[in-house]
Amino acid sequence: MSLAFLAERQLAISAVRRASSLTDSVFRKLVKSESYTKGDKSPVTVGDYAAQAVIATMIRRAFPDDPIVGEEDSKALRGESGKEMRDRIVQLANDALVKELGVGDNEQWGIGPGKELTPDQLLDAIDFGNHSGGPTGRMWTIDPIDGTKGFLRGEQYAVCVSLIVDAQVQVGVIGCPNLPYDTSSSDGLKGCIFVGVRGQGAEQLNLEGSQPKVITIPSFAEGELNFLESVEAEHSSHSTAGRIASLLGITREPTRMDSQAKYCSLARGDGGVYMRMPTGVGYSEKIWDHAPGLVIVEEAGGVVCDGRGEPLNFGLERTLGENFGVIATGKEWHQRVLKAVQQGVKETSSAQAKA
Ligand SMILES: Nc1ncnc2c1ncn2[C@@H]1O[C@H](COP(=O)(O)O)[C@@H](OP(=O)(O)O)[C@H]1O
Ligand SMILES: [Mg+2]
Ligand SMILES: [Mg+2]
Ligand SMILES: [Mg+2]
Repeated sequence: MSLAFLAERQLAISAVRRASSLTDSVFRKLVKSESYTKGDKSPVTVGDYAAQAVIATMIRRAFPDDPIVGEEDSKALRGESGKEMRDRIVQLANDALVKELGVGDNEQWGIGPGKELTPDQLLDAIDFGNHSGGPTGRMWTIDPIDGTKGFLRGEQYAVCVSLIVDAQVQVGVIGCPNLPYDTSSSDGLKGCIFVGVRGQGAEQLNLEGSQPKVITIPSFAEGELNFLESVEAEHSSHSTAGRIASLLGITREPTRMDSQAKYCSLARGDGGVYMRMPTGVGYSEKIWDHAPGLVIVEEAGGVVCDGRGEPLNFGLERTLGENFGVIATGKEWHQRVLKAVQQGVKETSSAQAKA
């Protein structure tokens, strides 16, 4: 295997494995006082904060000069009002950081029993994620729980980490604790990690760190294609996607799931197209919601662009700027899907203008 980004890949897998087992245990024990509604009305839980603290701590230890663009910040956790959540986050993060994952893993990253961090160190680690992004240099992204709404429903969510260098995503690692390891099997085994490294392909392993298995996007014949889309209609227009599906002659129902588990499902052939069409409320997509998924899909042989056919731009600070939705699909369907998207969007907007 090529050695480029080998340490970054290993670090991201170790951090995602630790954070995924943390979020999984939080789900099983989550009580009402452990989630909170942010200023933008979106939910956040002790799991989001603790997972970001773990991943950011590990990145900073291994790569002290690398900035981090993370979704969460520690504001709500400081002071007396944050005490209950803070105490729980400190306990969860330290448990995940001292856990023995495999021979030599703790030693490699300078963590382990006896090296627990103080509450202030962990809050500061969450805030390592305050970098504003930009077009040049190395930076990591962390979305500690992507699809928090799915997480709270007990459905799909993802723990997402990427490394971006000069606005190009080079490494992406995504943990999906609730995703079946193999959808064609009835063994009920859940929990996957997906890895993409630029120029080195895409792989899947399990949460215990099994031998990675190469994944690629298969060929889809007409009639076999289906859409992967958000559960939340406020995140992605279901009606525009429905119109585009009918233009492509797709009769299969869309598979709706939360989080970047959609990119991962596409990368291993569990769906033909990831479709995310804007809802018209002027929302700017965030880089941490797409960077790791993009490199996994591209390395599995797919193409990711916006609804105008433009590449996603990871060099515009914390958001994707003025981009118009996201389409991801295998190479052979890309042009046809893009044409249908453009026609579907035109029809939907002229119908809305008339109404
Ligand atoms: N109005 C909106 N339009 C598009 N995406 C939105 C949105 N509001 C929130 N999101 C993003 O959608 C992500 C979930 O994606 P999906 O719909 O594919 O499950 C959320 O990630 P978090 O759950 O990490 O906050 C959030 O960043
Ligand atoms: Mg969120
Ligand atoms: Mg997200
Ligand atoms: Mg999130």
